[in-house]
Amino acid sequence: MTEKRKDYISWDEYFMGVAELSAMRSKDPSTQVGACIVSQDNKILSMGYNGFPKGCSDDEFPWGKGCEDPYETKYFYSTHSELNAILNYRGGSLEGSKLYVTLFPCNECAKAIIQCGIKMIIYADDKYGDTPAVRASKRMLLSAGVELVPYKRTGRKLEVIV
Ligand SMILES: O=c1[nH]c(=O)n([C@H]2C[C@H](O)[C@@H](COP(=O)(O)O)O2)cc1CO
Ligand SMILES: [Zn+2]
Repeated sequence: MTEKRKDYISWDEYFMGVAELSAMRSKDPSTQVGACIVSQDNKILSMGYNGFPKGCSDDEFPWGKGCEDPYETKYFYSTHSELNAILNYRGGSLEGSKLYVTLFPCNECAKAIIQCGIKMIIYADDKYGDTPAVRASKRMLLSAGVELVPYKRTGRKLEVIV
């Protein structure tokens, strides 16, 4: 064996794979989102998925979305994957980093992304792209000079046995 392996995963597959794996930790019955923050030299700095804040039980707080009373829906309580990834980072500055995320960030996450210095977003899905929240998000991110890169799935299936 004198040559290196050829079928190793790319950086993009690696980081989006970590974001996808993080999403698998989400308890949200309808949408699971994962995020992975990476330094400019390709080191993973943080990860996150959508869920309730520490101390707010997954079994006691509501996961519903259709209920008329917003107090009884998940929207008041769930922390988005991107915000969790930002808040999970305890190492200092995220200035100049990249965010791999399975779903395009909303307007609230966009504010945190801009303010913490993330400079590039690589996103896999944009299913809420037509909503005012995501349109407002793109408006802010573009204005702040954050690069928005749609992730091109390679179609490679990664199997992990745990
Ligand atoms: O960027 C996002 N990041 C993120 O983590 N989320 C979370 C919040 C909710 O738990 C879930 C969205 O739920 P639903 O698709 O049922 O409305 O995804 C939602 C967005 C929306 O763009
Ligand atoms: Zn968000």
